[in-house]
Amino acid sequence: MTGDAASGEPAIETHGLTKRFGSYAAVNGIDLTVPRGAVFGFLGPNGSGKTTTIRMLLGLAVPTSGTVRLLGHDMSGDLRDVLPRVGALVEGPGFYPYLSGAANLNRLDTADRYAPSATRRARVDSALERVGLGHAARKKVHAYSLGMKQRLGIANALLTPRELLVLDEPTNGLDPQGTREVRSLVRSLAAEGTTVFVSSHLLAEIEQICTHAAVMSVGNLVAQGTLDELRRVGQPQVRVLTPDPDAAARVFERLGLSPASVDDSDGTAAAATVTAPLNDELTDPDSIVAALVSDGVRVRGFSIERASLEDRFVALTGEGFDIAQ
Ligand SMILES: Nc1ncnc2c1ncn2[C@@H]1O[C@H](COP(=O)(O)OP(=O)(O)OP(=O)(O)O)[C@@H](O)[C@H]1O
Repeated sequence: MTGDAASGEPAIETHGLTKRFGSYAAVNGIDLTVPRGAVFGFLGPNGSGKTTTIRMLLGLAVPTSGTVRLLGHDMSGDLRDVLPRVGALVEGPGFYPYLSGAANLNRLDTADRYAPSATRRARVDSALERVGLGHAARKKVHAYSLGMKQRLGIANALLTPRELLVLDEPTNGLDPQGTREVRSLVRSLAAEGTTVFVSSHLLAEIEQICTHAAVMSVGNLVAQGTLDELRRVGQPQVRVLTPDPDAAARVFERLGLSPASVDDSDGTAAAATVTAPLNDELTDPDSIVAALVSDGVRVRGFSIERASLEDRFVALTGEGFDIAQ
């Protein structure tokens, strides 16, 4: 920690951040705020602009317009203060397959002009230990599994102490074991106080490791907040199971719960489900049931349901998410 005056500022803050390729806005005026200490999931389907955003955050691509502040520093200014405090894994570093993990990290550390050479050996060893590759330090990288290579990439990002880690799709292409290894590493880094910004197209991943998330859809930031806030945004639905769906729909409409929709798709005609969005005044469930019953509607099931995070994200992006583990 540098303890500078800016440490109260968000770890990442962008305003109107835009990247155009010709007339196409790959990233379209996004305002992103990543609080310190968060594990922040950057979620969106393939091609939604995540990597382009990450490249701008790290100074690897120049924004067409807008601003980026990392750890309280403007990225259009002097990067010497901020870059050493940020570790990144973007599109995987190039490793030499016939060098060992340790030799690869030595090379990469030598190329880092901010890294002190006197402590190199100790830092390489401790980064390898940190990601659970101590035992494989002298093994050639071509003998590493994909999960081990990915952890080596994260070890590279941890060669010097970091306040912020930016990981672009760190579990992409990993088997379940490799995925678990990377997730548990992210959790333990976060537990030590590192802010982690991690992109993914996997909702399950974000739900399992993140405290916060933002959702990208075709270059636009369509939602951000804590996972609880994102879940709450979904409007609750009132649902009744009844053999009298038309009468139930009329009661819903009268109570201002509209539009009511009837789903009798199971075709048994024994009962249908009628749903409607619960209105803002939060009609009390008891009075809805009482109104149904007093109109002679036979109520066989009643519930108030919130959209799942998955429903929310599908609604926001207009696309299905891969929910594989
Ligand atoms: N250098 C470039 N020139 C032209 N178009 C680009 C360039 N880089 C990215 N794009 C386009 O910008 C859009 C966003 O790409 P980006 O890689 O940022 O998305 P992503 O969300 O990271 O997706 P993925 O997970 O597939 O990498 C895509 O339509 C892509 O084709």
